[in-house]
Amino acid sequence: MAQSLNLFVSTSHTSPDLTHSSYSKPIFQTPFLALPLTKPLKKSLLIASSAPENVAEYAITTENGRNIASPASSVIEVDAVTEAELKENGFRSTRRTKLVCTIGPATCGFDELEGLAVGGMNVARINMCHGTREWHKSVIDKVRRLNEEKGYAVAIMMDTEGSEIHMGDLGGASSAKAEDGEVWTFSVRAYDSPRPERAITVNYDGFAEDVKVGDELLVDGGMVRFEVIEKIGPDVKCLCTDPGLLLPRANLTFWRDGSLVRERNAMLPTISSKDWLDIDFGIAEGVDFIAVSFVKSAEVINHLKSYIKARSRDGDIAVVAKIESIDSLKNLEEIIRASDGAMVARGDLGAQIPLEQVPLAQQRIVEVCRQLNKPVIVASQLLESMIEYPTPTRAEVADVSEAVRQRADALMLSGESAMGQFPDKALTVLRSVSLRIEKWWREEKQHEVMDLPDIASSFSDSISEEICNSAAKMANNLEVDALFVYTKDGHMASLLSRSRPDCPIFAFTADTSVRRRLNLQWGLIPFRLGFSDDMESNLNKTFALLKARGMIKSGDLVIAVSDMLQSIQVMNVP
Ligand SMILES: Nc1ncnc2c1ncn2[C@@H]1O[C@H](COP(=O)(O)OP(=O)(O)OP(=O)(O)O)[C@@H](O)[C@H]1O
Ligand SMILES: CC(=O)C(=O)O
Ligand SMILES: [K+]
Ligand SMILES: [Mg+2]
Repeated sequence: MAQSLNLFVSTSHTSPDLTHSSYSKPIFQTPFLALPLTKPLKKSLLIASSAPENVAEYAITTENGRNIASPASSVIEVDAVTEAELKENGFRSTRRTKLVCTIGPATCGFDELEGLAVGGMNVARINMCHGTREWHKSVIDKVRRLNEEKGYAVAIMMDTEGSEIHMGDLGGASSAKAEDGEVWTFSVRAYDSPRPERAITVNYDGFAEDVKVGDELLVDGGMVRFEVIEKIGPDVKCLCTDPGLLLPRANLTFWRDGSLVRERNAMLPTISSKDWLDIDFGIAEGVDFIAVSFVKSAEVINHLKSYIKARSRDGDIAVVAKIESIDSLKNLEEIIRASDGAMVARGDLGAQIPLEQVPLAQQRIVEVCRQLNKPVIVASQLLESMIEYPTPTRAEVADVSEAVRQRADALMLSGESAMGQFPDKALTVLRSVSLRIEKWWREEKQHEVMDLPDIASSFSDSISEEICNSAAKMANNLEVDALFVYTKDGHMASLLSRSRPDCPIFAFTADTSVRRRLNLQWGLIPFRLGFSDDMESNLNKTFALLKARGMIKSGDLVIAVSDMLQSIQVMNVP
């Protein structure tokens, strides 16, 4: 196994016949303290000077004229918004915190989706609780078309419905108002539209059997409250005690003597038969993430992962565990270990545990994910008031800042982008709050100091982990402009992200789906690039391509690592 740790610096010069040619020479080789080597400088790449604006036409050859990269493989792809940001602001100020937007009626049009992509949406989420299969397909198609035609790299996350108890869809109405003292009927009957007044369908057959007179019925974790006053066959009569707006398919929980009633509930499968059909649909459509609602144990995640592995065309759809139940908190570590990421789904979580415990649960989930190297999304009600108003409350801004300060990988909009009046403004708030906190870290040199436990399961993985931890630390100490990582499966990129370094991480991968999945991880700027096992040529090729696009410039200090050659290289862009 080649496990040398090479530290390189590079110098550059120009000669009349070349646009750039760069030389790299190692200054250290393992062991670390070896003296600089005086190896002769090696010319590595010649880059033709024509057509700098058209990267595809670049001819990349070695000194002896042999082509090492076909024009196609010399193309580098990066998200169009990121590219503009890199050019305008320089890469130290690119946003590290990723943004997820739930797509709904307010944002399912092509132009609206483009508005979100321009505003920095990294992942579009479709919630299988709402909308038809055709609707979801049309959203996926539009996002893919945006990516292809306009150069974005928006990933798609499908969120399963799960089989918790919820209301029906209100016969097409966008909401219904429940007033104090009104009596409403909750029933397993499927009402024809128009829905009778003050009648709500419940999706769970055992509902009327399970509730008792005197129980408290909470809609969406307490947004509206009812008391059960009478049971008549399948109909349960409830008195509204806390008025509010009922939203289609809102989640229902019932409480008895101050605790959540969940015996029967616990028998419901995490993945219902409808969910399996949705998952088949997601696999067929090649979504990038499947978020599993109401996960109770690692078992269901393992089951889903092997199901996907057996069916998915190009293997990998990342499975995100939604932490939104008491059971998921109990089994947190094993669930996160089994998953490819997690979501702090505060909406339902706040209906299952006392509200004042939600912030601590959030902190713990974010921390465990970081330690186990899994991306984590903080979700729900971040900017809830922006569903109706164009500016957030001060408390909401504080909540968003707190999630950013916890260095969560991603923040998510739900109703704000799905059916709110100001989706773009809400996204702008997430973006500007993230940027402000991140800038403050850099201004105040607030390095992250979290102790990261060893997580590698093999010696080779341990080396990767040590390399990434060291490279991130070096990047902070040397105040480098960027970390570069060349990665086949994204693992080394995620290890760098885990250290939350000060500088951005340029992650190069040849695989389009790996690139889209890296979109969810803190600080990573994913690029698609074909590369070889020869790091020197990879670096020179990357420098040339990025310089031609104005994304880096001569003199920028870069640390590069790769999962082919386990090494750390420090160099100035020639
Ligand atoms: N595809 C859709 N069609 C219609 N309305 C939608 C759609 N997606 C979301 N919404 C609306 O936006 C609101 C917030 O979306 P969100 O995805 O957070 O759903 P939710 O119902 O709160 O459930 P979950 O717990 O699964 O997140 C929903 O309550 C619904 O009113
Ligand atoms: C996102 C989600 O499912 C929740 O907050 O409940
Ligand atoms: K859901
Ligand atoms: Mg939920």
